[in-house]
Amino acid sequence: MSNVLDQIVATKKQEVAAGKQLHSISDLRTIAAQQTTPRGFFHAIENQVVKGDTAVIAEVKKASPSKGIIREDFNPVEIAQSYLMGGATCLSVLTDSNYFQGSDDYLSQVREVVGLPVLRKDFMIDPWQIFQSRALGADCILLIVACLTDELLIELNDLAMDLGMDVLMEVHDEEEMNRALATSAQLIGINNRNLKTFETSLSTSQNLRKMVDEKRIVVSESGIHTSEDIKFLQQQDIHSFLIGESLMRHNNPGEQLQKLMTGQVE
Ligand SMILES: O=C(O)c1ccccc1NCC(=O)[C@H](O)[C@H](O)COP(=O)(O)O
Repeated sequence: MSNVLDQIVATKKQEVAAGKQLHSISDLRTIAAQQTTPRGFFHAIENQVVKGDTAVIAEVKKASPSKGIIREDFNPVEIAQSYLMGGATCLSVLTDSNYFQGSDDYLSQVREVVGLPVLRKDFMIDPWQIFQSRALGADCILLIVACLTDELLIELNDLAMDLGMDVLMEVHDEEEMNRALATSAQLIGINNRNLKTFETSLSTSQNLRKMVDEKRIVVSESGIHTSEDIKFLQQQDIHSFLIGESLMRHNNPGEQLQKLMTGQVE
C-alpha cells in the first residue's frame, strides 16, 4: 500500500503536467526575470549561527496530512508579519494546496510584504517547478531526498543555484543523509518526522547531526514544541530550526516564537 509521501508525489506529477500546459519554461523564465533578486536564505541563517545566535525558519501552514487543520483563522501575510516581529530569521510558506491547504499566491503575497528570505515548502520532482518557484519569488526551495533519484537531486539542486536560489535538502535517515552529503548542498534539513508514518522524534536530529561537518549548516525540522526541545537540540550543536505547528496554533505566532526562544515555553 502506498504511503502519504507516495500519494503526494503522484498528485504532484499530475499538477506539474497540468502546469506545463499553462506555462512553458520559457514563460516562467520571463516572469522570473521580473522578480526581485533572491534574498540570501542561506546567508541569513549562516550570519545568525556564526554570531553564536539561533536561526528560526518560521512556517506559515494552515493544515497538514498528519494534523489536519492546524489553524482555522489563517491570514498568511499577518502571520508572516507576526513572525518578523517575533525574531524569525527566514520564513517557510506551504504552497501545496491538496494536502496542506497552501497556495502559490501565499508565497508571493508574503514575500511582497515581509522582507525576510522565503522558502517555498512544496514537493519538487521536476525542473519545471524550480523555474516556477523563482517566478513566484522563492528565495529557497526544499528538496526532499526521499522523493528524488540521485540524478534528479543533483539536477534540481544545480538548477536552483543557477537561478540564484538556495536549497534546503531534507533527510530523515542515514542513507538519505549520505545521498545529501554527496551533493553540494550547504543547508541540510533533518526532518524529525518520518513522512511515511508521521512518527516524530528529536533523536533523529541527535543521531544524524553527527554525520555533518562544520562546512554545512544543519536545520532541525518538525516536532519542536517547547523551550526544552530547543535546549536539547542546541546541546547537539544544532542552532537552526524549522518550526510550524507549535507556533501556528497560537493566536499570536510571533509572540509564541519569542517565548519559545527565550526559555518560556514548557
Ligand atoms: O506534517 C505532515 O503531516 C507532513 C506529511 C507529509 C509530508 C510532509 C509533512 N510535513 C512537512 C513538514 O515536515 C513540516 O511542515 C515542517 O517540518 C514543520 O513541522 P512542525 O513544526 O512539526 O509543524
